[in-house]
Amino acid sequence: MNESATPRLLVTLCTYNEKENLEQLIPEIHHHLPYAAILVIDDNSPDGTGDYVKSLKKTDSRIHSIHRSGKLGLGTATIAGFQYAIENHYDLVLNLDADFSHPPRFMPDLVAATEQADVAIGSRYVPGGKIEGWGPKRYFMSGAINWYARLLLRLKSRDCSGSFRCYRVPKLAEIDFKLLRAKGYAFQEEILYRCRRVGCTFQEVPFTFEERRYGSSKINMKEAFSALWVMFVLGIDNLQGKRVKVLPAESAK
Ligand SMILES: Nc1nc2c(ncn2[C@@H]2O[C@H](COP(=O)(O)OP(=O)(O)O[C@H]3O[C@H](CO)[C@@H](O)[C@H](O)[C@@H]3O)[C@@H](O)[C@H]2O)c(=O)[nH]1
Repeated sequence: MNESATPRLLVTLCTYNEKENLEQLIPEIHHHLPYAAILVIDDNSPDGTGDYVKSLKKTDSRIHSIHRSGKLGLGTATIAGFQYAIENHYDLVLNLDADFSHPPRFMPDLVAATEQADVAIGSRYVPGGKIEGWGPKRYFMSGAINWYARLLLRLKSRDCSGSFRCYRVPKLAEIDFKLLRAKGYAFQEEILYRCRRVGCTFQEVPFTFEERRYGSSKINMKEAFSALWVMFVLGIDNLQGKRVKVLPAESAK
């Protein structure tokens, strides 16, 4: 990345039924990062999110979109965004949920952190980070998933399961995406694991996670169990030291 110039930044939003959120979210992203391009990866949302984005593109040259045929999973949608960033030579790609759980006001902090590290992780679990609007069950589930991911994949980050992150694109380009096993929600943990394997450095940046404004979460029991299984298989891979030698750099804190 050219350190002195403004980086070429792509903000990615994976969407499935997020039209109501996008109507407010896109102007907020423009407000906080006016120089960033925005890529929406929509999976033929029944609520018309895809058509809404197509209409925005007619008058806003900063907006781009990928329209897939049906709900193909959060992991593969995020990879489609990464591939777009690589093919179009962006310096940074910043992903956030399209429902305001990752408030756009924290995006500049993530971008700034990539001056010190290859991956800036929006974190609910470092000092200064917090969660608003969760009951005890969701706290427990998130804590358990993070404990499980850290144990099996030997990840050092406190927050391994959120998708609010900014990556240096040239480092992402070193990852062989064909190796990825997670199609859905375990993607967040697996991509950290793959980043570590190509020698990425990491920095956690505190933010306040807020409950989504409109609509509902798309996770279900099948997706949750599939995520646990994928991490278990990756943990076995890790133990066996398969595929690529693990490089030592884990944290640039
Ligand atoms: N294109 C596409 N987008 C999807 C899909 N599934 C979910 N999304 C989008 O991905 C974002 C997150 O999905 P949610 O369903 O709202 O996630 P959540 O349950 O609130 O999960 C949160 O925690 C997870 C684990 O901690 C995180 O992985 C996730 O990013 C989010 O922070 C939303 O913008 C949603 O529209 C899909 O199959 N395809």
